[in-house]
Amino acid sequence: MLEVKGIKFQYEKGRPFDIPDFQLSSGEQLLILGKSGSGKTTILNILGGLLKPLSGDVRLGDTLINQLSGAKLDKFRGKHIGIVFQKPHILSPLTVEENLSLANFFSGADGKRNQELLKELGIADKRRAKVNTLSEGEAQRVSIARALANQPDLILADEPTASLDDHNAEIVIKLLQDQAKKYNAALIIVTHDQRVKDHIVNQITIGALS
Ligand SMILES: Nc1ncnc2c1ncn2[C@@H]1O[C@H](COP(=O)(O)OP(=O)(O)OP(=O)(O)O)[C@@H](O)[C@H]1O
Repeated sequence: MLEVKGIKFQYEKGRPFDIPDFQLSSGEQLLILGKSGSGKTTILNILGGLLKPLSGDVRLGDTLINQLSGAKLDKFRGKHIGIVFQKPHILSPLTVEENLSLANFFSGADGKRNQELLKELGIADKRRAKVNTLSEGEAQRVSIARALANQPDLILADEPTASLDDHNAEIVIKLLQDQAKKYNAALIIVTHDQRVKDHIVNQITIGALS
């Protein structure tokens, strides 16, 4: 379902990144490990079509993401890829519900699942709360809900547990795994958080070329 092949990437004046080839089927999970600065966010952004590789292909289903651009890419991403960013990209002055509706709007989805999703993530009682009144753990769950709102085929999570205590980190990992399983989505988590290591057997480690 997801195939990553021959990816080369380098920021202007930066060093080249060593990005291994890999494949992932629907419902499979992958952990990408690497120390700080090794390029984890970079690779996630390439997989999500937010950065263009210099060469190589990222294929999701029948679509080569790296060959899409502009509105087509935005629409494809909105429909098929859910990204949980390292720092929650949720709009703080809006309510939890409004943040999900916005995600639905951008991809043309109907939002029928929103209420159920909030329930599953344990934040249904906060649906009318403004995001800037939530705790960090709750805000992280809203950002997960937003990433999952359109039932993506591929879920990408960038350090989703970085700012969470052990208990909440465990909850967030389980939520991501349960949701991915429920909707048969592929799940990729990038992290340097050792606590996540025991939860996903399929792992690759990346490092920058020197
Ligand atoms: N826009 C950019 N322009 C130039 N260099 C960048 C840019 N973004 C990141 N880098 C550099 O690329 C390298 C990899 O960054 P990246 O954020 O992908 O690492 P990471 O593994 O996610 O790190 P962390 O675990 O600390 O979040 C770093 O050396 C960083 O300074």
